[in-house]
Amino acid sequence: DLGSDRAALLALRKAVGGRTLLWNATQISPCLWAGVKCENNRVTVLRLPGVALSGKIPTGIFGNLTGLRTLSLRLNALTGPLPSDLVSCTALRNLYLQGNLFSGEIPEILFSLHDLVRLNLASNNFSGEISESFNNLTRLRTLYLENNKLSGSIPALKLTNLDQFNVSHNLLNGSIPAKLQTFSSSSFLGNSLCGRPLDLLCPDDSGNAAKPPEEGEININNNGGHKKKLSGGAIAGIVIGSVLAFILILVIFIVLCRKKSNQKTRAVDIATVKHHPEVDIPGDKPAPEAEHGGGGGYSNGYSVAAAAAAAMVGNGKSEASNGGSAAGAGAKKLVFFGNAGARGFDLEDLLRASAEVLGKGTFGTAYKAVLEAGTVVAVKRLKDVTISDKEFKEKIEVVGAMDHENLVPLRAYYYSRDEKLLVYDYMPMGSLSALLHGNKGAGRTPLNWDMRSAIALGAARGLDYLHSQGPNISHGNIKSSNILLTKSYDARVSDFGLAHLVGPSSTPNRVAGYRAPEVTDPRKVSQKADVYSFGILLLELLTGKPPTHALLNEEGVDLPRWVQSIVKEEWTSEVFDLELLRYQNVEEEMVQLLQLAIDCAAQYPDKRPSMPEVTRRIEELRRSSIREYHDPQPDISNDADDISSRLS
Ligand SMILES: Nc1ncnc2c1ncn2[C@@H]1O[C@H](COP(=O)(O)OP(=O)(O)OP(=O)(O)O)[C@@H](O)[C@H]1O
Repeated sequence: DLGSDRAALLALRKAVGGRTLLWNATQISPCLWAGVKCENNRVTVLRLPGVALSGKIPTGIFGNLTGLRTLSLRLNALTGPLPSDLVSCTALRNLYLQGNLFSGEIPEILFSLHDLVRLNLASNNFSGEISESFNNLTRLRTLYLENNKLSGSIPALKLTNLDQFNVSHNLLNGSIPAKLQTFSSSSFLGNSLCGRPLDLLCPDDSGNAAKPPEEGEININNNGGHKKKLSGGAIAGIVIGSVLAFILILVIFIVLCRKKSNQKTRAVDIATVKHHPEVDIPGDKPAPEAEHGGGGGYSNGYSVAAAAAAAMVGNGKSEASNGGSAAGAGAKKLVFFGNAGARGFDLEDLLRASAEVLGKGTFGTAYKAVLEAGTVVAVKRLKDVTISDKEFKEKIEVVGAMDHENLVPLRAYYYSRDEKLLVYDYMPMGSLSALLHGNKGAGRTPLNWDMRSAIALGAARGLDYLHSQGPNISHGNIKSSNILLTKSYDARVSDFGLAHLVGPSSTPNRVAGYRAPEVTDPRKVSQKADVYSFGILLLELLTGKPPTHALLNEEGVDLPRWVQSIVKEEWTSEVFDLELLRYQNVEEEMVQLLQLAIDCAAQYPDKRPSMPEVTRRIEELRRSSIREYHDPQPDISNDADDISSRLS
């Protein structure tokens, strides 16, 4: 009970508190002490980072603190082995002991703490081997063991939830187990390890590398008796080979440079297609080469303009038209929507624009086109348009008439037998998909909660507007790569109406994770099916996981079922994106949005809310909170551990 918790804390202070002024013992309730948090009359959180605790923790303390879920004693000067009665803290989820002087082996008792999610023992003096028993900790997501004196090889860890791992700067050797090769090299540096992701290849298993190196041989890998050597002859071969390769590359480079300077003097309207770095993410691969609608083989140096121009030349016409509805059937014109004066460019400009591939989608390839006047537009070349000319125009007129601040406006279209182009406003910050799952490396601004909930609201309003245009109007392809962002990260829904334009051969595969269970024909969409897809999008925003995530595939479930299984086990905070757990005071909002996402992704269409209700609920949850954000905490854990109970 709380009394024995209190006594244990005082014993801890006495043993390792030194001269640190911890806690006012005249206060009866330890729950008011700094670094202590309670729930149901038990101490559940003890956080004493960097308060100059020193010495050895005796047994008889943690044996009483059995309600602990989070223990952080990082950045102190604690010594000796870990106390063995830590074994009694079976509710422990987060254990942060980094930056102390703990020594001895990592005790076996840790491996019976099955609920551990975050374990940080980095920067201590732990020695001995890394036990295979770590595999008992099946919930483990963080395992930091760097900067210790751990030796031996890394066991084959099969921890499927592990997303943070580091064993760098120890005395480890041998090969890196396959399952851990997805972590970056910085997780393994400062050891004698080999194999991916390190540059050092492991010796093969042929067994011929066991003898000690002879004179004239260089031992390139000291790996548990398996040694691979290079003879002097081999080294000479490598050196000569490298020099020859270098000369070859130099020659190719010079030839290419010459070719490029020749090209510059040619016509300006053939722009080289470049990759757009932002869209280069798994499952969302841009196509460097554009495929074309009909006939003409456009060789290298490709642009939208070239494509359109070729199609136009084929038709012997090149003209721009003004009035949207004035486009007669069969006329090969760029047709604008809305205010003609606001568009600021015409077909001629588009033809001269240089283009860059943004990505290849279900309906064709998207390009960024920079017009000579500096206007930037996104052009989509549709493929597989099987409906008739008249039907296409009718449908695209409906799309062009949509006007809302959370929709990507369709400015114009071009229609000919061989070529169908759609011209949109260009969205400079790319797609939500790229933002969430793209480059996770350094220099990336994490999407904080405020941005995510604002994006959710913007997207909801855009979709709500679409649905308000008529009971039969739906988007049909809601997913994170179709939520685009303006310069100020306002969300805009794109690609609406296209699902009705293309043939069944364009059935989007990638969309599977977003598709409602009742939608068997991807063109037969409904507003309730949109709501389902929107629910998946919300789950993606909250979990940081795309619905096609490898983990989900491995477990053979979809994103909503995965989330539900965790929520049922009262592990709600486990579902949230690590990046989000850095922000305090927003758990309540996150939980509310999670509840909404689960409601939207209900299996039966009738159970799903309508878009006006979805919008209202997001507006409310954003309004209800004090919009205040703190700096991310160094501990990634927070107290969002047990918020499942708040889910109805
Ligand atoms: N208006 C735009 N402004 C900026 N980038 C865009 C624009 N339209 C599309 N993109 C980018 O181009 C990429 C490809 O878009 P596209 O819509 O062709 O395919 P998709 O969204 O991946 O799939 P689908 O065709 O199934 O919707 C997107 O990921 C997006 O980043």
